[in-house]
Amino acid sequence: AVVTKVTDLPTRDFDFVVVGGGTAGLAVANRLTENPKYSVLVIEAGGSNVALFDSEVPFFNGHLFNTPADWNYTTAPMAGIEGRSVGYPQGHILGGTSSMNGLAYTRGSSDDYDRYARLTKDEGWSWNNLQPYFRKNERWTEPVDHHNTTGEFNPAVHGFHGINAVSLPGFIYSFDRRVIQATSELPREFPFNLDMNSGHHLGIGWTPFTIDGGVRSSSATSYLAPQFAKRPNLHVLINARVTRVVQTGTSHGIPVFKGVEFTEDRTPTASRKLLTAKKEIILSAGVIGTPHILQHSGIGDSALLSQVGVKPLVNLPSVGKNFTDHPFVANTWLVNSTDTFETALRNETLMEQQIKQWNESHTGPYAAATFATAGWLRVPDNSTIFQQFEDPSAGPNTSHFEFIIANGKTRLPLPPTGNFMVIGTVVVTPISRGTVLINSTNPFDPPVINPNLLDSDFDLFVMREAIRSARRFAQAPVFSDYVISLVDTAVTDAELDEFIRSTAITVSHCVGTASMSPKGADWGVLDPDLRVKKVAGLRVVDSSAIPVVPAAHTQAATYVFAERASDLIKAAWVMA
Ligand SMILES: Cc1cc2nc3c(=O)[nH]c(=O)nc-3n(C[C@H](O)[C@H](O)[C@H](O)COP(=O)(O)OP(=O)(O)OC[C@H]3O[C@@H](n4cnc5c(N)ncnc54)[C@H](O)[C@@H]3O)c2cc1C
Repeated sequence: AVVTKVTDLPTRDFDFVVVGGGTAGLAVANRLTENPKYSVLVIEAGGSNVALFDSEVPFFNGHLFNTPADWNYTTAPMAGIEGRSVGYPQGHILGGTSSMNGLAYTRGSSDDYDRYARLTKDEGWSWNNLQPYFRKNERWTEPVDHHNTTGEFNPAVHGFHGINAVSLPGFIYSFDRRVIQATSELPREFPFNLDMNSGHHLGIGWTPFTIDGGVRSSSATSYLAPQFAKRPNLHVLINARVTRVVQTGTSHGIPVFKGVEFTEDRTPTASRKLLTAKKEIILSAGVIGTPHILQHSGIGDSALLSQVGVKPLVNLPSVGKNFTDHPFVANTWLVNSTDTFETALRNETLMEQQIKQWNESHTGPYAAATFATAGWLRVPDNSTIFQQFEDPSAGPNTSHFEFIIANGKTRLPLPPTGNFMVIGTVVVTPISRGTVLINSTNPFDPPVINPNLLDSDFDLFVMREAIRSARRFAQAPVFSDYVISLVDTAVTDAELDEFIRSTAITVSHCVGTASMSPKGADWGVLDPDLRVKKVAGLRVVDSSAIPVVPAAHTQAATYVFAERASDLIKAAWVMA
């Protein structure tokens, strides 16, 4: 059951305590409690997702930013984007970021996962070996408009019996059909891809989304659906914030961390409570929360922790490093259609009608996310940049950049007039790396978050080429009677660099702050079975464990990591 006070928990004895009821945390809690002998407590800082309109309505996915459902982080100033700080949303709600993200469900390329296997020396992380876990996560579902999806995906590569609903867009604009037509007009540079989740993601095609009958499918609505939440061995405490994990002993000379310190009161002076897990603590607090908790617990770069005033207990210099994210630039064209997002967003009466439609039947424009098609593309192999940088993509079938192709603007405030087409260009194999580091002894202070976007000239080069590629795409014949003009004026390298650096933001596909590495490696934070190195009783299962960002939006990879992690944990305790 989900409870809001620790006094409402029927017991204090749990085999596993999961810190963070987010994307990965609820998946692990679900899978572990499939075994009625294991009891699990999830501790989540945020509140309930239930009946939260802005979480449920797919089109309103940005509406939870800067609300109590968001941690409301801001980044440090980043040199690569002219010293700007940008907002850094992260879910502070049951379901975590899956309760407020953009809902796109993209796996990345098979190369991405094969690289995880190579990098960790654990074949279990390879694309082929993870296939059962992709299928355990995914429950492929009809879109809510019941349109004929033949030719829009390949059923052979999907899971139909998993837990988390995934569907093609349930509301399609004529613009989206133009995008697909452009792929047949310019097939050399922009081939149609029947299914971007097949492992071969290059090309342009329909994007799947975590939407179930016109309503968001999050880890909270799926892995914590009522039939699971009522399991007598699954307990979820919300509105409780974990401040540290605590050493409870030593085993064979190794510190054991099975204690978890938390508070139900958000004031810094609040009294702290302590619980001890019988088997393991699983940190699933996300790419910011996990390194934040580890460092406050004395697990991190000892020199840095001493400087800050936190007593170092375990020296793991990689904690909070290797922070990797995808930079995003919006490219805008004025179009001669009124059938774009701006029309309803500027017209209260129309918007009310569309909301009414969604309320009554979960159909209409708000039943779909804010884009329907995407592209995954590479810069040419003979690009001069490869004389300076080794190709950071996971392999020749992996994109360097993405197009997020949208039927207009959704970010408010809108310009007063005009209808638009927007292609978001995203560098999906960035070389830049940032950090998430604490700078105070108070666990209520946010860490210093620096994704270090566009630090590397490689990333800047790819972004320039992505923008030029998007402009070539917009010249497909199908857009000739549609596009009026390109709004952005930058042309030369220098002008584009200025445009990029002054407008780039994050698309929040961040990973890597508690990265896996091979067993025995002198870098990384986790062994390939996701146990924290140099300690016992503690694992990390969330996006922070992913060592290299996939060329994809990151929720599918996060779910798949959680699915496999659950089996690894079960196997460890069956053997024990
Ligand atoms: C705005 C935005 C849009 C995105 N859009 C997409 C998209 O369209 N498609 C996609 O694939 N990916 C998208 N992503 C990325 C994707 O959602 C994340 O990669 C994924 O959800 C991360 O899962 P996680 O389990 O690592 O962390 P989370 O889901 O964030 O879970 C962490 C949980 O831990 C809790 N927590 C943290 N600290 C503590 C603490 N001290 N005590 C207790 N609880 C704590 C948090 O409140 C949260 O519930 C988006 C991300 C953002 C921010």
